[in-house]
Order: sequence, then C-alpha cells, then structure tokens
Amino acid sequence: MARDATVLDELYGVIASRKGTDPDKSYTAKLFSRGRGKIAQKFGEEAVEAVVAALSEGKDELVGESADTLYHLLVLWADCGIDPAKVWAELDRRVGTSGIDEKKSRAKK
Ligand SMILES: N=c1c2ncn([C@@H]3O[C@H](COP(=O)(O)OP(=O)(O)OP(=O)(O)O)[C@@H](O)[C@H]3O)c2ncn1[C@@H]1O[C@H](COP(=O)(O)O)[C@@H](O)[C@H]1O
Repeated sequence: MARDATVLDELYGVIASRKGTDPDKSYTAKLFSRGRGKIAQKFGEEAVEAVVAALSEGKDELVGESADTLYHLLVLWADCGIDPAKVWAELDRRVGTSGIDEKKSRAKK
C-alpha cells in the first residue's frame, strides 16, 4: 500500500507553485532562476552542513540542517520534474528487502 509524506508533499506543492514567479519575492523562485547547477550545488552544501552538524554540533543543529537539506532536495526534484510520489513508491518497493541482501544480489550481476 502506498504511504505518503504529507509535510514533504505539501512543501513540494508550494515549491512547484513558485516556478516562473518573481525571484525578488521568493527564495525558491530565485533558486529556479539560477538554474539546476546552482540548485544542485545548494543541495550538496546543505547535505555537507548536515554531516558537520552530526559530527561536531548538536541535535538541534542537525534538525535544522536536515530541514534545509530536504527543502533543497525538493527544489531539485521540482526542477528535474521528479514527482515525489515516484520516490515514495521506490522506498515502498524496497520495504522488506535488507540492504545487505540487495547489495549481495548486485554483486552477482
Ligand atoms: N523550507 C524552506 C527553506 N529552508 C531553507 N530555506 C532558505 O534557504 C536559504 C539558504 O541560505 P544560504 O545563505 O545558504 O543561501 P543563499 O542565500 O542562496 O546564498 P548563496 O550560497 O546562493 O550565496 C535561506 O534563505 C533559507 O531561508 C528555505 N526557504 C524556503 N523554505 C520553504 O519554502 C516556502 C516558500 O519559500 P519562498 O519561495 O521563499 O516563498 C517557505 O514558506 C518554506 O516553507
């Protein structure tokens, strides 16, 4: 059965609605206007900041950096035309398959 991720789905809707709007009025619109390379770069930077928070800062910092990372990932999906439902479906498909077993099956191919 398909599950959802309501907060992320709602945020994705807001992000998608910013396409083509005024970059001076919306940070998301500004990101779209700067192009996929910039969006991908920002996602990478936020992910690294989450790593730093996990390794040398506190839980509150990790929560904040995680939210930044997820927001920028959703902007990247929107720019690439990825519907979050596709990602949720892929996660659902993997439920019950151990990562260790999956890696072994890849090694045989
Ligand atoms: N969740 C977020 C969110 N998380 C982080 N950010 C912004 O991401 C930016 C990251 O700051 P940085 O200094 O790293 O980036 P930068 O200013 O682009 O600097 P450069 O590296 O590009 O020079 C900040 O401006 C944050 O406010 C977000 N901006 C928006 N959202 C959500 O998106 C919705 C729509 O936002 P707007 O498009 O701005 O209306 C908001 O209501 C929120 O729900």
